[in-house]
Amino acid sequence: MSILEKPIISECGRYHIEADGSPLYTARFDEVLAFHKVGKRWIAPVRLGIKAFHIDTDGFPIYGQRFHRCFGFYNDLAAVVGEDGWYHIDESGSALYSQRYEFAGNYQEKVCVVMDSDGLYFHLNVIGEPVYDSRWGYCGDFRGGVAVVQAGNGLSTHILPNGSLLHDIWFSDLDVFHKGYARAKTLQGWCHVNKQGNAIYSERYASVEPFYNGFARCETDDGALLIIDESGHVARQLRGPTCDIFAELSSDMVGYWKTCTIYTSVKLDIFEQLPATIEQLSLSCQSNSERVVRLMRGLAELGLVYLEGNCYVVSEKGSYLCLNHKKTLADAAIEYGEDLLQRWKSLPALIQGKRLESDIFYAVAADLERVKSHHRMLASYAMHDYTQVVPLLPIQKGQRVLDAAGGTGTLATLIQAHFPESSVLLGDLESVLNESQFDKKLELDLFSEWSGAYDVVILARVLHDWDDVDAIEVLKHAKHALNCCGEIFILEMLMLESSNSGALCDLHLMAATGGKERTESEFERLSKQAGLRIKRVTKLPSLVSLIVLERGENNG
Ligand SMILES: C[S@@+](CC[C@H](N)C(=O)[O-])C[C@H]1O[C@@H](n2cnc3c(N)ncnc32)[C@H](O)[C@@H]1O
Repeated sequence: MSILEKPIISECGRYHIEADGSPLYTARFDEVLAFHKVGKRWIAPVRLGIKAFHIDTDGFPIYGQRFHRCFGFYNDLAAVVGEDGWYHIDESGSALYSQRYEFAGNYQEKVCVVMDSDGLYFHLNVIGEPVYDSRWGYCGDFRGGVAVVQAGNGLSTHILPNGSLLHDIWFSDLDVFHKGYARAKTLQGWCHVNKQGNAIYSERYASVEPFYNGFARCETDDGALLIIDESGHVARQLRGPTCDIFAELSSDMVGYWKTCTIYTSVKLDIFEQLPATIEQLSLSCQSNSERVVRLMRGLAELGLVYLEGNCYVVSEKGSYLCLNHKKTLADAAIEYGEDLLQRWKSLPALIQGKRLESDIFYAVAADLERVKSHHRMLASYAMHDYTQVVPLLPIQKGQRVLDAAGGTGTLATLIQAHFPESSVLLGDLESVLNESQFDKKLELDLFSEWSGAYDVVILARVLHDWDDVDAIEVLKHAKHALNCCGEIFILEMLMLESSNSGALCDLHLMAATGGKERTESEFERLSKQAGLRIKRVTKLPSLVSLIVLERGENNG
């Protein structure tokens, strides 16, 4: 029978019908899927009992083989599940290749996705050969010559059909391109990116749809629905915010309830006692049980503990408050609940122009117990934020690297381990270095001359602690410590001119250290005043970006 229009699936899903509603054939199956055209004929996958196969428009099997499952023909090939795994067949039912997979997708643009027995994904060509050597945590179909791949660290980027990267920008989540733009999720939220991987506007959303004839629908964090154009301008609002802004503001104002509940639990060593009953906790806190119950219920509301029988147990989130966690935040809980909370109270005066009274770093350095605790806090953040960043640093074999004001050496340790043929030196104040296990150390004051000559000086979250005058002085010392073609690597959050993201961190620095978060143009200005210039800025899969500085012209 010659069928011009694509037959459709009957309402019961057990056979196909023609456009006028009449059954296409007399056979009945347990399940049928859609017809696809292969050459001039239509072919559809069906299942009868435990056997799956493909039929033609007369309802007859097109080959003798039977499978556990089979799917539609795309690019004249169909994915099937046989005795020993997933693979692809041609129209005659013959396997395209001998390899078997844990999963096989449909061919799109003559390439398909498969997953091997290690759970790794990659693409095959139409003769069943891998199209590149890389293996991915996940990958999607090609569309318009570009596919999304997810690396082992969970971040995604775009690749071309030969496996090379379309750009080297990585996102928390990513889509293929529709009309030239792809939906991409950054740490701050969703946006649209161009083929260079750059966001085409600065706003970030809770969700975005692909562009449809130049316009896309987006949802903001407060639930408003907007239509934006391709430059990010809001063309119209479809719906106002859905959240209760009175309740939201109230909740913002009592943010310190959380700070203080967490602080109290760490101060009373609660997490070190768990799992424990209320009686045991009351004993260890020297408190009456009714009050301990109230504290534990507060911690449970925050998702940090839960009740199992009559014992309170640490949740996965709460485990970061245990001192033996390798990224413990127990010290941070104390810092945020004590000194830093006090410092925030000076914010009105600081906004009015008052200068910060005490240098937090000298205060920390002068108190042996606080050095340990404060630097355990910094080490946890460093471990969390730098682990993924280190492999992306452009450090060459044999280079001498100084991690200036590197704390107790978490970043220096990660760099030395990843670049064993470089020589990494850790610089910081004496009392801080005394707490470090890192073997190559240099006592260093950011505001006096530094000894040595280095290929790379790293300033990781250092400049943001200082106002412009001090930051320029630090940069000048770093420049003098460089050898002739040396470079300074600044690792810091980059504020965007057009976005408020990071603004609360910036206020925190004003209150805590007298420093500030900066935009790229602010770094450019500081660098120039220190006789340096920005060579390159790289966004990294972290809160920090990499800003590489080199000596400016006429500034040997
Ligand atoms: C925010 S921490 C950053 C530490 C580390 N670079 C990191 O990213 O985890 C700032 C560091 O600057 C150091 N520091 C502060 N004032 C200093 C000074 N005058 N000389 C040398 N180091 C100083 C502190 O001891 C601390 O280790």
